[in-house]
Amino acid sequence: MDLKLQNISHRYGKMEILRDISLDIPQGQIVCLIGPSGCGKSTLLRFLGGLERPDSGEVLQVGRPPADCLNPLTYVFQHFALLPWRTVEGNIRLVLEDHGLRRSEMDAIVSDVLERTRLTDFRTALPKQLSGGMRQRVAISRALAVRPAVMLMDEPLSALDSQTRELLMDDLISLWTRQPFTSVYVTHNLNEAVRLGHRVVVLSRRPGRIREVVDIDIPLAERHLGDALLEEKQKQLWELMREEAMAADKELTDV
Ligand SMILES: Nc1ncnc2c1ncn2[C@@H]1O[C@H](COP(=O)(O)OP(=O)(O)OP(=O)(O)O)[C@@H](O)[C@H]1O
Repeated sequence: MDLKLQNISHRYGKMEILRDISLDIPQGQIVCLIGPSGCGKSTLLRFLGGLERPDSGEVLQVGRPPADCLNPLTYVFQHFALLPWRTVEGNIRLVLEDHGLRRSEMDAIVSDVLERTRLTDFRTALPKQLSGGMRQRVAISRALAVRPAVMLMDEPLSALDSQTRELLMDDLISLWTRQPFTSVYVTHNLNEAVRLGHRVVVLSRRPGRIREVVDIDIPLAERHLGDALLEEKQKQLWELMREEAMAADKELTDV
């Protein structure tokens, strides 16, 4: 299933947030959204997930979600939102309840996602016994368990220290390489965007408009820390972001 944004515009009260955003999110790709603070990235993600509706424009789902999909659009947030009294396995089971699955089906899904996120040995641990990186792996595992058509990820690694972030990026790359998933991934971190994005969408300062779409054709598994081509892409993104950030800063000081 592809997602399509068509001419999305939105205001909150008098404040214009997004202006005429059109964008395709093709199945099997990770599309990163970057842009200055307050330009409407999270708002766009909420529109994609159907949590809110834009004033104008449309979010279209093109094609069908996978046959075994339990929840087509699933979020992963910066804060992991795990239930502290449930084990790792219990937190994953939570999203599978009320779908009428047989016990054996549920067990198979839980084992599969635990294995894919390398959490099998922590099945019975409670969230408080886990590091931040592992808690976020549980949250990713829980998102994968419903076999979403699209994962909507809002700064999923930003609460983690830089080493843990590197490890989680490697995890996401190997997860995608083994079984490609579709994601819209909001981040402030340009390194994350060039490591994970097949396509990076740069939004302008508020009202957010599409400033540029940068495609990165290097296969995810071949993107390594310090890679010259990636550094070049990151520099290109920074130039675009810097112009927007400087203009936003100037607007504020002119007020
Ligand atoms: N429900 C709401 N009601 C009123 N204003 C809102 C609402 N949600 C967001 N805003 C405002 O809309 C603007 C865009 O917010 P949004 O969180 O989408 O931006 P963002 O690009 O994700 O920001 P950041 O990078 O800082 O997370 C901000 O000025 C925010 O204060």
